[in-house]
Amino acid sequence: MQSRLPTILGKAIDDTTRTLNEQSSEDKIIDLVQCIERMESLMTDLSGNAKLRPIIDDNEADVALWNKEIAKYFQGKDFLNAPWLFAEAYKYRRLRECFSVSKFWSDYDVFFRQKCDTFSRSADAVFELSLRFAEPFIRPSDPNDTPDKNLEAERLMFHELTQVCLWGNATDLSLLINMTEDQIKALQSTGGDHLAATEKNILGNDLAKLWNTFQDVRDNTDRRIDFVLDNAGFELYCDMIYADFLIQTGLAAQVRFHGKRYPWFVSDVTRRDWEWLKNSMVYGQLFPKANEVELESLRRLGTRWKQYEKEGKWVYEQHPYWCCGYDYWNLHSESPDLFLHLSHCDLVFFKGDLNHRKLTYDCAAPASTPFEVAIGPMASSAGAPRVVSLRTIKSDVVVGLGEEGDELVERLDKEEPGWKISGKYAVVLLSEGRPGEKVRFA
Ligand SMILES: O=P(O)(O)OC[C@@]1(O)O[C@H](CO)[C@@H](O)[C@@H]1O
Repeated sequence: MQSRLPTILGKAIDDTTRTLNEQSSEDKIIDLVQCIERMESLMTDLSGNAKLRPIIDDNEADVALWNKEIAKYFQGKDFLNAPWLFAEAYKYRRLRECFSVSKFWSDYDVFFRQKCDTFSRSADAVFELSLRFAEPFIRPSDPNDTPDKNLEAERLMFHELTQVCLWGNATDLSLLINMTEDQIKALQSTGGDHLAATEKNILGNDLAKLWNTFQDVRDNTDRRIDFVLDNAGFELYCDMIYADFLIQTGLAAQVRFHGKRYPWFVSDVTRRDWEWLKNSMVYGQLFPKANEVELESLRRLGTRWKQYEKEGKWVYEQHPYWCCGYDYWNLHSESPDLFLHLSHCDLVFFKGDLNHRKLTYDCAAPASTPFEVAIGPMASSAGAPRVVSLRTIKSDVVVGLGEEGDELVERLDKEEPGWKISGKYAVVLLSEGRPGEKVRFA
């Protein structure tokens, strides 16, 4: 906390200074200098461990939500004695404030350059996936194949792509990027040894249950699947590959993607990142070393995804609640409209570590704690949607590992110090919720 937040802010100041040096209009320059001055004063607050003050009224939709929470729970708290998760979120809100009050720079994203970079540096994995999935997925149509066999082919693909979506969240992305030719082949083989190898690192694994749930909702006409997104660039690309498969197979009729309204925890997806990715795939020149076949596969994918959006099969949303200090135990009470909205979908994927921490109240619960218990009202409230957490483990909270979970964690603590922050391990956890029940508020 003490070094991480100032380091991130320092880089944000550097980025803004770089932009400042590229400007020619005096009005814009003066306005941006003031943004930098506000960031510097935030830096002073951070390094001096100042008390958390209310957010100023900058016309953002979440001002009241933030200030209510600060007044109710964090009066007199500072950056170090407020809970880590809240203080970190608060820093991103204060950073937002530095720009939201400006005249010309209210949409400026200090992390945009970094986010674009992660995608352009992932060329191998990007093309590995695009070459494979540019062609629409069709179930094998051998006349001798029984429907069961075809469904099994789809199940294996589902299993694999859920893992692609999961491991897209790994910090170093090494599972996809640093692969040898043989490993890539293994990844391509549905149900091959490689899948088995990565799957053993999924410590709480509801993949099979998840497939059954998709079969249960298969006959619903809406078949709406939501993704509460995490990181932009490569992870978002993996999410889209997966969502594309869900649409093509009919497992989803509509996918709604929930992103952030403004720059958040460095790499989270904003609407600009969402647009950037699709447009760069279709029109961009990010990969100078790629050959024409590779580039064409990327263009085809991007074109298809843009078409989904035009047809309303994919929808991007940005509710203010995703950028507030509350966790998801409070979503039902603090954001009834969002809870109601989510209750109408068939299943919500929450991507990544931060979402997982918010789902589980960031609580030090024993690893054997069932996921449904750990997420509280998001599972137990009437009308709660089915929830899936797809998360590579990068922080302390670990739940849903089953009866042997506590011993497993004890053993890993001894044998692999740092296993909880390495991103090597993961969870795929499903809560059945209480779908279909009437949502009620106190
Ligand atoms: O959400 P992600 O991208 O998987 O992980 C984000 C992260 O780096 O930032 C969070 C907040 O500090 C941590 O929980 C986690 O380590």
